Amino acid sequence: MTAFRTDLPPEATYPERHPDAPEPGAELPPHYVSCFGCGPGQPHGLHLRIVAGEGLDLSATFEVTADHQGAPGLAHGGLLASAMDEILGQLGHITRMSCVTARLETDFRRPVPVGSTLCLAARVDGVAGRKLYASGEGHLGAPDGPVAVRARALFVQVGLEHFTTHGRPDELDAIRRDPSMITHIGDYTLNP
Ligand SMILES: CCCCCCCCCCCCCCCC(=O)SCCNC(=O)CCNC(=O)[C@H](O)C(C)(C)COP(=O)(O)OP(=O)(O)OC[C@H]1O[C@@H](n2cnc3c(N)ncnc32)[C@H](O)[C@@H]1OP(=O)(O)O
Repeated sequence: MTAFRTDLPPEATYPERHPDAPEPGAELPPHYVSCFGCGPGQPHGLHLRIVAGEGLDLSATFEVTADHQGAPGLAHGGLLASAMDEILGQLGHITRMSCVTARLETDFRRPVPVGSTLCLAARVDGVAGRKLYASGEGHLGAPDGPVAVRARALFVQVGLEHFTTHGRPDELDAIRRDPSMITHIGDYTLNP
């Protein structure tokens, strides 16, 4: 049997919902104003609005427009993967882990027409040290609609230095001038 690199390792545990996690039903703040997935200041972005669930889970809706096409009238698979990456990555808000995607596996089960609403759901499957395992689906038309896309992912927790070391100076300087451009996840502060 094939072992996938996003399979939960035996040492994984199921974490508690963090006391500082957003309240169930609350919309998550965008983690960065210019993020392609969630940033309100990103004109080319997906503008996902992500809502916290009761447990270690999130939901969102993705309105598929003509800007998201691959084939005529159909969503581009890479954009659907991006939407899944975003909602899965935002699970760090619930566990208060600042994570980046190490691996993302995506199954495309049905074509997604332009004009559809894709109802996204994501959940934490387990945590092992710095590694957070997550999975999710995109349902066509309604939260219980047919599954069009499934994803599993491994995120790795990183510190602030990941962003300050690798990010382009122009954007980092803009954040230093206006720290409200990012929402902190976890306990790091922006004072490099
Ligand atoms: C100025 C401030 C702004 C702040 C703003 C806030 C932002 C807060 C984010 C919000 C959410 C964003 C939502 C979108 C999420 C993205 O899209 S993030 C962007 C895409 N991802 C990236 O750019 C990550 C690029 N990769 C890397 O930087 C590094 O490879 C990583 C992932 C940090 C890991 O490197 P590392 O820290 O050196 O750790 P490493 O020892 O290599 O790996 C740790 C463990 O993970 C395992 N692992 C690593 N990669 C893999 C893999 N591909 N497959 C299987 N296992 C793996 C390793 O085997 C290891 O396992 P153990 O030995 O511990 O058992």
